[in-house]
Amino acid sequence: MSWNLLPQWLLPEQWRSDGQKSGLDEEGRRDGTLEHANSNGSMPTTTKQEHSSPESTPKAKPAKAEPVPTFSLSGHDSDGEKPKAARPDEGRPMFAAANNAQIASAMPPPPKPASKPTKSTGPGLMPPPPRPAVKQMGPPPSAASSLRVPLTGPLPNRGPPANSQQRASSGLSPNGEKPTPNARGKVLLSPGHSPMDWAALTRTGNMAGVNTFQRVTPSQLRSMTGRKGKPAWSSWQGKVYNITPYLPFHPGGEAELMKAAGRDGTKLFMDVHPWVNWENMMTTCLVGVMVPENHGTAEGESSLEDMD
Ligand code: HEM
Repeated sequence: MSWNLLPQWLLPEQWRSDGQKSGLDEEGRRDGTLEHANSNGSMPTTTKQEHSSPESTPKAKPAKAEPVPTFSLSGHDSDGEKPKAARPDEGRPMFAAANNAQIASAMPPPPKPASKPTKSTGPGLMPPPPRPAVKQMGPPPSAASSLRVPLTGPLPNRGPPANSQQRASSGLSPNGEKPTPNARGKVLLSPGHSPMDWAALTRTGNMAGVNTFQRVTPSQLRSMTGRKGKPAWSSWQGKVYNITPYLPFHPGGEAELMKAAGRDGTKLFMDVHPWVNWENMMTTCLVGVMVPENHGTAEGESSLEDMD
């Protein structure tokens, strides 16, 4: 390799031709400082040049004030003059060069506009740049990208999950699927057994299953388990209800409700959903009231009406 090809200021000082030893290059850009390596060969440091005389210390000269290039959309000055071509870069916007590393890493350069302007573009206006490919525009794939609506193909299913209560109530439950409780313990209700359906049913009349208001003893309650052809009764704060008709409507499932059959369901009920209004929902299923075991049995009284 020939050292003549290197610029003088890159060469070690003893190799330079005489005119270059002062630390000035051809363009006189250096300001009297000289870079040299430390004795230990570490990073170069900058010091005042020692061998120049104080009188001849080169001073930095202010660079010639260049005219600030202007940028116009039409490519012409407002007064109609042709743009000057004194400097090759004159008239270009003062952006970093297109091959600048900063730009290259940030985004690709916009594609060149079409040679012919589109019809909608007025004279003197730049045509809009063509849309770059989708690949270049979007950010790298992330978790959020899965939330975007795909541009092609069918729309993703936005409906409630297959086993949700919402689908069950709207009659969308898939056929043959067993009711499965969700995180809160709710189950799939079969079509026609939504809370609204229950509300409608209770308006139709008495569902207690008895003709007269009953005095129910604890032993009698225990026998009403909903099995062996008997209805399921449950007591709530001293009142006895026939819960059989409500079983297929119970959002917590029949099995849960059956835990209260033949016994006092107050605690079970309050443990799960104290906000539910048992009395309101079960009014038409009211059988009677709880009485002590020996109440009226001696006289064979079993109905409150008999007391009148
Ligand atoms: C006649 C008595 C009962 C009625 C009227 C009733 C009514 C209801 C209602 C309306 C819901 C829906 C609650 C909601 O969406 O916030 C529900 C849910 C539920 N019920 Fe009952 N229930 C009764 C008895 C019981 C009993 C005795 C148990 C437990 C042994 C029980 C267990 C559940 C469970 C686990 C849920 C699902 C979880 C939840 O919604 O918080 N229920 N019940």
